[in-house]
Amino acid sequence: MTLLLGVEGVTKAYPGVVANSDVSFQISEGEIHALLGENGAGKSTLVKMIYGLVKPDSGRMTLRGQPYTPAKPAEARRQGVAMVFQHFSLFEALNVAENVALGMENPPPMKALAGRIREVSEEYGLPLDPSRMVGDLSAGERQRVEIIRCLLQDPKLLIMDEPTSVLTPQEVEILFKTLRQLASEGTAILYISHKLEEIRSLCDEATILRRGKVVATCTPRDRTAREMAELMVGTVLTPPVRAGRTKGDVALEVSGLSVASPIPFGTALKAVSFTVRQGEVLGIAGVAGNGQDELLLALSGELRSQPEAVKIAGVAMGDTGPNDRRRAGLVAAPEERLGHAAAPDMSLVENALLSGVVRQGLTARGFIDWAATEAFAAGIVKAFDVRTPGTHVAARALSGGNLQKFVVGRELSQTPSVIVINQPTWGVDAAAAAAIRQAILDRASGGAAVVVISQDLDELLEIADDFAALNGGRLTPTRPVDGLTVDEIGLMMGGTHGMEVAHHG
Ligand SMILES: Nc1ncnc2c1ncn2[C@@H]1O[C@H](COP(=O)(O)OP(=O)(O)OP(=O)(O)O)[C@@H](O)[C@H]1O
Repeated sequence: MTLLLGVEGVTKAYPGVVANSDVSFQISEGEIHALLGENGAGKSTLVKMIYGLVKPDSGRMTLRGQPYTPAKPAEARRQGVAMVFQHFSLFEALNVAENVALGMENPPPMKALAGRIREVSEEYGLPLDPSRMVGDLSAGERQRVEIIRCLLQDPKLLIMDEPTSVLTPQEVEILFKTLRQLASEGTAILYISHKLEEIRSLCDEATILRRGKVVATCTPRDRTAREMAELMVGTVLTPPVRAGRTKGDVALEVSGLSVASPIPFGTALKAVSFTVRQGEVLGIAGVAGNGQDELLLALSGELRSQPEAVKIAGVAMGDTGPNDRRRAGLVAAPEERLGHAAAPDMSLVENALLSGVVRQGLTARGFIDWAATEAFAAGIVKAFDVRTPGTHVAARALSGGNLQKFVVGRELSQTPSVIVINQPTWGVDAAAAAAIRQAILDRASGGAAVVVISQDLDELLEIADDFAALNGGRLTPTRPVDGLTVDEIGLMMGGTHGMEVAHHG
């Protein structure tokens, strides 16, 4: 195969950490290449250099044998390098074609563009109506907008950063078909993911990073997921264990919870009802945008409801705010780490204070007890293996997965009686995900009632006792996890979201 991209001895340092150290690897045309590594291993930094967002300190890159030094993403795109990010940069109040036009240097007239979008979406089995408002689209459909925007530039290298975290199992299959088709036409794909089984089924080669260095390369098909995870962390892994648990009294009771969404294009909750006992883990699945964020807000107290709609240990608290609920024993970790769960420019110590102040006794006589706060933050960093130069570092300087470990650790460290957590291991590597799941199970064994909202079905099947799915703001009846199949769950989540027609012929 013809060599497309060569990366030779690339190094990039940030204050206190070498994010990439003498990294070399190659991708050929038509190759699907995985980039693997623990949280903070340097994967995002590496692809940001390839996409022109970050400049290497040293080393060199070549594209089709020529020196390649993109100073900005527009230059990378001009040379055939495209990227689909974890977070979509779309305008909800504009339609699909208008959004695509915004990302183009010289967009054609709207009508011609809509026609091109239709062609590309049919050719690659990614159904998408150019005239629909982005605000009305599911997460999977929004991702298709981004992918089609890239495909219209006829990329030679397509970079994808954890693309499947927002998709149902059925949508993942469809995406993989599209990626395989692109590869068969000669497009190279650089694929970042923590989902190792998916990597085994999709990728031809893998480069594994650990603490900024290339530590191994492998052919994913020839390895087990566990072998790859062990190459990433350099040690042997143990899967989480469910200790026997006794269920106690009802700790959280939600009945007929209906609230309008405070989020633009959000989803109102419609008569949501469930109960969780002490020692019990309820898993709530759903494709993003079906009321998960609203449910978390309504349980945390950021969104108020009728008093009787949310009862904590039998006390009606639907009309109370977050601090009252924290005092009553409920902690909550929202999905969005930067901005919602953590203040980006504040240090980890300050961020520990934000949510720990009520339950951890971090004030004395009206003053902040900084020594206690620092000790609390340092304890979280240690217990949850948060990789950071120190607790003085700003939240935004942590890699995505490490910030996630910090945010989850901060909530679980407050001896809660009710835990509500949205996407607990989002973007977290396999070893750290296992540690977070174990910590959740341990809290449940200790008598906490847990609600885990997640799009990762394997995760829910691993830790939840009971299962329900959110669909358009309604919650399905709760079912015991034992005996449920992934297909049944997919249907509870709303199946394929109109994707049945994809890839016919
Ligand atoms: N803008 C920045 N300022 C300071 N440090 C940074 C910055 N960006 C990344 N880092 C540090 O560089 C290292 C590599 O981070 P990077 O985001 O590349 O990791 P990653 O492998 O993509 O991790 P994850 O799987 O968690 O997304 C981390 O230690 C991170 O804290």
